Amino acid sequence: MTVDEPTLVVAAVILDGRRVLAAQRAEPPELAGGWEFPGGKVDEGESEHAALIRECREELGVEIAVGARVGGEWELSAGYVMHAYLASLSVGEPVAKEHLALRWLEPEEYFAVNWLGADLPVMAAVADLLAQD
Ligand SMILES: Nc1nc2c([nH]c(=O)n2[C@H]2C[C@H](O)[C@@H](COP(=O)(O)OP(=O)(O)OP(=O)(O)O)O2)c(=O)[nH]1
Repeated sequence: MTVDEPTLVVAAVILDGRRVLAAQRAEPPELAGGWEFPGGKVDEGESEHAALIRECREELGVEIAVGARVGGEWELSAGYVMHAYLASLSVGEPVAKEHLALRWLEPEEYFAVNWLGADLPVMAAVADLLAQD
């Protein structure tokens, strides 16, 4: 019996000091309106770093520098897992090309948006990391 590998999604936790960039999904209908970290599926043969850079270009129109991984495997819906990475902007200001909206969250706002189920624990892990700095 073969077991299918889960589809890998990478997400960028873009920081500006202690501010965190959150993006509001436009689709599909069951996720629209929820907030997430920019990113997407890793293509066949593509590295996780390359996928993060490509997705941030496509979705936000920016170049990023990818930093440390946050946690391990974050479970999404069946068949999907997510790897999250800290990142910073190297060129440009984010524009919502595919999202409904973008928000820079100050520390007191980290939990003020309606994070998707998988993203809430990632935000909590990032909040812990940033509180230690
Ligand atoms: N990008 C992203 N996707 C997330 C997060 N949390 C979460 O549950 N997801 C889910 C939503 C989607 O079902 C899946 C990623 O799909 P996506 O639509 O962002 O990926 P993609 O850009 O490669 O999509 P596609 O156009 O090829 O379908 O993971 C998150 O923080 N970032």
